[in-house]
Amino acid sequence: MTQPLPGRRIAVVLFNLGGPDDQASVKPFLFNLFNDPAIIGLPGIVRTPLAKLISSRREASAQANYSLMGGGSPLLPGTRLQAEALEAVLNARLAGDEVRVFIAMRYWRPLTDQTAVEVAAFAPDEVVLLPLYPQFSTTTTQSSLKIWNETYAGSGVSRTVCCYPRADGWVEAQAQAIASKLDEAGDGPVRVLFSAHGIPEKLVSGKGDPYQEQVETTVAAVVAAIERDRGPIDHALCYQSRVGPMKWLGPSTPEAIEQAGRDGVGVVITPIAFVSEHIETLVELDIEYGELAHDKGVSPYLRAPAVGTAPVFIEALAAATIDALGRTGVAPFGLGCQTDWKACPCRNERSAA
Ligand SMILES: C=CC1=C(C)c2cc3[nH]c(cc4nc(cc5[nH]c(cc1n2)c(C)c5CCC(=O)O)C(CCC(=O)O)=C4C)c(C)c3C=C
Ligand SMILES: [Fe+2]
Ligand SMILES: [Fe+2]
Repeated sequence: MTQPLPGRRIAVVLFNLGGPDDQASVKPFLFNLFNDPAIIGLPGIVRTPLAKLISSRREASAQANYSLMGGGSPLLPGTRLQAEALEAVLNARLAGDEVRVFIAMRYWRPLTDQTAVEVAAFAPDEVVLLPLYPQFSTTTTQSSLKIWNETYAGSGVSRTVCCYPRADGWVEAQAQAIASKLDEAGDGPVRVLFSAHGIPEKLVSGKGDPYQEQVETTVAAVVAAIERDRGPIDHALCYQSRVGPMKWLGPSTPEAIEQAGRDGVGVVITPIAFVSEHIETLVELDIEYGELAHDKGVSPYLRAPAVGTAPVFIEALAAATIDALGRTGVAPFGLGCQTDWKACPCRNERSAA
């Protein structure tokens, strides 16, 4: 009689930025962020003192913003809910295997090196690296994967999901969230503003960072999904959260809100590069830009929620994981993104369509 094959031990590692859990951790979190060469591309001898200076200078204003959300960032609790939902779906789909979903944050706890030790202790046969950034950027996905590769010393064949700018469930979750806000907005003229976290323009023009291109891919796919059901919509892409003196991608979200005021249209704004709620949605989009919209006479001003644990989005993450597990040998998809992401299939997806 043949024995049943023992199930695989599969570790899925979710990557995100991390956020301070209380007021005391705001400054060290900011220091970690500005000390990342992917964020400030200067040699350590200059970058580290600069990171100390910037984190000291930003501490009080950042603490005030985090105190509007109860003192710390809701990013980790939100990510835990996503991890639990994904683990349940994957264990149901991959019956016989044991799937554990871990969280690795880049700038605050649970930090990536700590998670790497926990994943190693799980002794996986397979490891799937799954960034919670739908669009690849050197500042986010590449930075997280670099630390992971430097610190993970455990078992298992590793595969990477580099990005999923137009994955079905991700696009569908966005389209559903926006459509329900458009219903709430009523019959007056309304513009959908897709607001993505900005990055310095130089990263795109100089380093060829694919983030802007992938954000545009997401926007085009979400617009197509909404228009399929409702007909043409007025929409624009803009970039929020500018930091520092450099030129960032534009137009900025405040500029786009002011333009909506001049054009006499209401706004449904949606975070198009975030998958969960945190300071950039709850404070920047809701409070700061909400006040700006009010001042500029933009009414209504409605914000679509981040996709969070929307079942279609969790399905998209599960599908990406299962797809990655099905790749054999050295997966060109993931490895391409870690070493030469310009050659990655995700970049060719759009031109192939
Ligand atoms: C798509 C995701 C993100 C990109 C791209 C990104 C680039 C980027 N960010 C900064 C500086 C800051 N980001 C901050 C918070 C923050 N950023 C992201 C995501 C992306 N960042 C998230 C999810 C968060 C929220 C974390 C949380 O607290 O929950 C902050 C801290 C807040 C503040 O002081 O404004 C800074 C600073 C740069 C410089 C950059 C690209 C170069
Ligand atoms: Fe950021
Ligand atoms: Fe890729």
